[in-house]
Amino acid sequence: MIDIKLEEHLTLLGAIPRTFVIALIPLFLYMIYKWTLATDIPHITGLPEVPGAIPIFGHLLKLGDDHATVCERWWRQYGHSVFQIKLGNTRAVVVNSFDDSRKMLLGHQNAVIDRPKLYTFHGVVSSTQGFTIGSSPWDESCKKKRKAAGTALGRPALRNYHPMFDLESYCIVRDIFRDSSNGAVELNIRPYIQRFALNTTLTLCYGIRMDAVYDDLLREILHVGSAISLLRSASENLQDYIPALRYLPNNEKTARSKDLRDRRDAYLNLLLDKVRAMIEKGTDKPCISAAILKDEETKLTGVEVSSICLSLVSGGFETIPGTLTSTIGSLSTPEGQIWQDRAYEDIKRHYPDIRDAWISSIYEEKVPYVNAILKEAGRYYTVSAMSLPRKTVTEVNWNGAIIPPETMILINAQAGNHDVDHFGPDGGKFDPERWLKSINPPAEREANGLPHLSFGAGSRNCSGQYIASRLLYSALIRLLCSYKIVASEESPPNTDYVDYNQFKTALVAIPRDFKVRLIPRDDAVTSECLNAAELRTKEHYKE
Ligand code: HEM
Repeated sequence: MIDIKLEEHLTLLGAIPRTFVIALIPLFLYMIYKWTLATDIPHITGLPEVPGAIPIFGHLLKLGDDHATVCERWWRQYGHSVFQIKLGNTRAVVVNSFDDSRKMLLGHQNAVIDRPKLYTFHGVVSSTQGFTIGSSPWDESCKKKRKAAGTALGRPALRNYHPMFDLESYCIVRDIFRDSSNGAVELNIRPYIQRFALNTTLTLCYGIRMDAVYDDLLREILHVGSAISLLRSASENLQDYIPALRYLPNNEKTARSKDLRDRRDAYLNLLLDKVRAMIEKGTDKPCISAAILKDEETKLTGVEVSSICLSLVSGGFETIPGTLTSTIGSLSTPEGQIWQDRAYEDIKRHYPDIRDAWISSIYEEKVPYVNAILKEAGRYYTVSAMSLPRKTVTEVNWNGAIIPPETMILINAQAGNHDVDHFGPDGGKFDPERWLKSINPPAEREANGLPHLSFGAGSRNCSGQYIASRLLYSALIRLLCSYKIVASEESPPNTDYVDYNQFKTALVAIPRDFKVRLIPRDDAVTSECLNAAELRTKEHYKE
């Protein structure tokens, strides 16, 4: 009797938890489902969200390889220039139109002064040399680094670099003169411009340059730098937004990041050792790292100095070649011949003697038509299509929707730069003359605020934009003075503002390869300009 009762009792006890467990299963599954949809920042009420986010990935798979173009399409498809998306576990606000980008970057500049930290780039690649300025969160150290970079790259500093502008832009023409047999052989001009851009920042940071276009160290720096730029891309690095992927065995991404980090450390240490050796021999050139190594009134730490040098080197080595190569691509097309002729005429109008144009190009940017070409190239070929990501430090009230602190803000510079509501119906066309108020003679429109989004804007805008502008100008003037540039028939340039870029996942565009024919304008004058530049630079840099 007692045994039967006990059995009944036990069955009853066992039944309750089983029912309970069965009842909990849907709840448990629901919680897992919610967890796979969760983001660092909860849904922002009042701000449209693009439909179709899936668990774990959010919108990452829909964004594919070309985030800027997909977001631009969503803007037009759903009718909202500003919307929220989910990058795995990270909520981001994307800003597309020109006017909204300007409002976010300038109207809320104190709120969007921060940069997000990403696992692969910040945690693995940057663990030894510190973060570049462009990837540093906003703190005291970043403030000091940005200030130091601002001093080294600001307008007043440019006058110290005239000999460097002279030497590096002379070397482009010198080498294409030689390698094209003065115009007889078609050339891919990007490698010459890569050396130009890299030598400039290496000179500023280390007082070192490489003379050969295919120098081993130069190519290693360019190769590693480009590979690292890929590691900052959202589509290449799912592990930044889906943390579970970090723990997969044989994590190829982390191994590759470490390898690139080690290769970068190796050349950065080599460069610094070279500077140390030069200081010892008394042959060092004035440069940022020598000043620090000699402890000339600096309050920066060693890691901060590495970070500044890294920022300058990585700030210019892809952006300048990306912009200038594509500019030359557009100028080399049949339509571009007219722009070249008008630019050449305008150069001659300002400098009837071409030798003066060569020299003046290093210290003033006075030819309106050339300025218009470069402004248009900056806009049209938005080399950093999604700019550099920002993060809010305080709330942003966006038309009533409260974007909380710590939210990632993505400025779709490509979309804003081709916004037909701002630039007119031909916003998708390359047309330098949009920046001129008259064509005959060319006269620039008055600068009226932000011309385009390619250098960003506001509190974290590009520190290098003045030096970038002078570099682009001096190189273009010297090329236009020396050659008529004509696209190759076998390897013509791609001039589509999206498709010209062969790696849409990278942070900075890499134009597809193409070739041009360089038809000499006036051999005798070009030779004279080259000889004079060689003498000037030899005189300046003599040991
Ligand atoms: C055509 C050339 C260039 C383009 C299109 C470009 C574009 C940009 C963009 C879009 C940003 C982010 C701006 C923002 O968040 O608002 C940036 C930041 C930056 N750029 Fe450039 N850049 C160029 C050349 C250079 C050069 C030559 C240097 C240095 C020598 C440089 C150094 C920097 C630095 C240090 C930052 C980080 C600023 C910060 O986060 O505070 N850039 N650049």
